[in-house]
Amino acid sequence: MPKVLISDKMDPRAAAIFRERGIEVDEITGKTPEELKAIIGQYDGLAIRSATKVTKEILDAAPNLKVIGRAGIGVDNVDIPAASAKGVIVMNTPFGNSITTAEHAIALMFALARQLPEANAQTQQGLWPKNGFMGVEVTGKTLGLIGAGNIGSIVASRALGLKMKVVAFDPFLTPERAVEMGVEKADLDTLLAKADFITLHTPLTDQTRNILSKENLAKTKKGVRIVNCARGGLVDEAALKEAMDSGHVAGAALDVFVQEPAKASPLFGTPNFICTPHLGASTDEAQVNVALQVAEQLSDYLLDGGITNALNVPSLSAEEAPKLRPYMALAEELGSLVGQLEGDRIQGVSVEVEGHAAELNQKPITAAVLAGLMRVYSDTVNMVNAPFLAKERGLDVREVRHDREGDYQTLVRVTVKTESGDKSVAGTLFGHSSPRLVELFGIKVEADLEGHMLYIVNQDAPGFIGRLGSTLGEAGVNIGTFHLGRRTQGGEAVLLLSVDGAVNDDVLKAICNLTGVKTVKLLRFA
Ligand SMILES: NC(=O)C1=CN([C@@H]2O[C@H](COP(=O)(O)OP(=O)(O)OC[C@H]3O[C@@H](n4cnc5c(N)ncnc54)[C@H](O)[C@@H]3O)[C@@H](O)[C@H]2O)C=CC1
Ligand SMILES: O=C(O)CCC(=O)C(=O)O
Repeated sequence: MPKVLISDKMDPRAAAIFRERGIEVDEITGKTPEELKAIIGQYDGLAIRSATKVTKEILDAAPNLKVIGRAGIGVDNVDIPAASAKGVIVMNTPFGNSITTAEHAIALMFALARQLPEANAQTQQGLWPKNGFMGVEVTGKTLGLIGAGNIGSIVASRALGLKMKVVAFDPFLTPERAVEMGVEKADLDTLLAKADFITLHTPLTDQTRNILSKENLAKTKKGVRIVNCARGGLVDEAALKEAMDSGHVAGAALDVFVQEPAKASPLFGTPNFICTPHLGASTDEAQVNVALQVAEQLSDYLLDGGITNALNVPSLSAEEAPKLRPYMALAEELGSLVGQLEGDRIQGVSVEVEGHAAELNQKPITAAVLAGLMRVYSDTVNMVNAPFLAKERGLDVREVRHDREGDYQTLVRVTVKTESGDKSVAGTLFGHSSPRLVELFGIKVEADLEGHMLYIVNQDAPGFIGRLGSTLGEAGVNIGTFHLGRRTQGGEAVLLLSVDGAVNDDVLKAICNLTGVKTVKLLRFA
């Protein structure tokens, strides 16, 4: 039974789902990194929000971990490259808290426009400061939206409902989508010059870090009000403090900080500065949404192999997973075969699908080929880390989907590029479920790839099979299955034999010494 750890505060419905689906679950929150390292080794899945930092050190201490689920959007608390290298899938829940976060941005915008927190505080102190708080309307004002993805587009729709004009900067926003959203697509400088309010809705990346830098803040309209409900680090906090002190920026609201928890900041106490402790996603509705989603997604993966909202591996729905599973087994075997036969000589890989296979999601098939191929180098390779390892090795990976009807109802072909030319293996599914090799380097051969196998290339000649049988028999090696193919009569022939157990070097040498033998290799399949 898989075991999951929930290491951040999460709606109790997440744990209930895990239990209902037959997964053992522990809810242990507030652990230090050292404490987490001490316990993480027993878990197959980890469900987190933003407090748990999944570093390389934590991953190194988690040999059984297969999947990390973030109940939320941002995954900057997970070292994704380290997770990928370890073969651990990282998933998030990209939509569950977007409305809530967009509403928080709008709430902060109103709070800035009417100075609500300070007005509230002074009123409750008994000061009745009726003349101290002159606000501004948002109607007719321009909202500058930096980042027009899920949350940004919800903020835009709410702002349009409030009769604001919306100008959006997002390099990935198409003109058609901008029209659909009812916003003006602009470059950053235009947005900075036009906006009365600016809200940020991008992830923190090398491109977005300090997107509101000292220089860019200087390009904003005097009296601008700024809301950051996305990630700390998008706004240069020191530069913001200066711009507020000088009166250039009329107000700023931050839900997120470079350093969290933000227990001290030069911005604290600045007039017209408002902040909340990363509350963007904190509503009952959002927390139920993300908890349910993360628990379902982790359970789907751990129980059925379904992959939803993964950030480091192609998605695979729980419906697709059973259809794809036999293809992935076939693909992995073909990858393993070429990997074992060609190894370091491989410079590129092409994965072709035709027939029924061409109707399926090809990405997992390709990932499985690469997993089989790269396993020659490491036992810990799986579908998640194989594409990254292949890239690291400089392998050029291509995918081809054929509409044509071939000799087989379904076929997966793996062709590797080597210095001595392209080499291709192909396989099909028998009875829709059993992987079978049908072609090996241009020679028709039918074989199930399993256990220990001997691969022999020889010159087709009478008596060879007898001599080979005797050699193996004398060495006490029992032959399980025997598959033979040849290019032409008397030409190059290929033999694939399954043998009951490993074959030692002396036996391999003895086979090598048989007349007509060109190549002998011991192969191992799962
Ligand atoms: N405060 C909170 O509690 C919460 C914060 N967030 C944060 O909000 C942010 C936005 O989330 P979503 O809208 O769901 O993400 P999303 O991925 O749907 O949208 C992000 C948008 O940013 C755009 N973008 C990327 N690089 C850019 C650049 N250099 N300049 C301008 N735009 C750029 C992308 O094209 C995309 O459209 C994320 O950082 C997320 O972590 C999300 C939920 C809660
Ligand atoms: O889980 C939370 O409270 C934070 C949510 C968040 O920042 C996100 O989903 O990106």
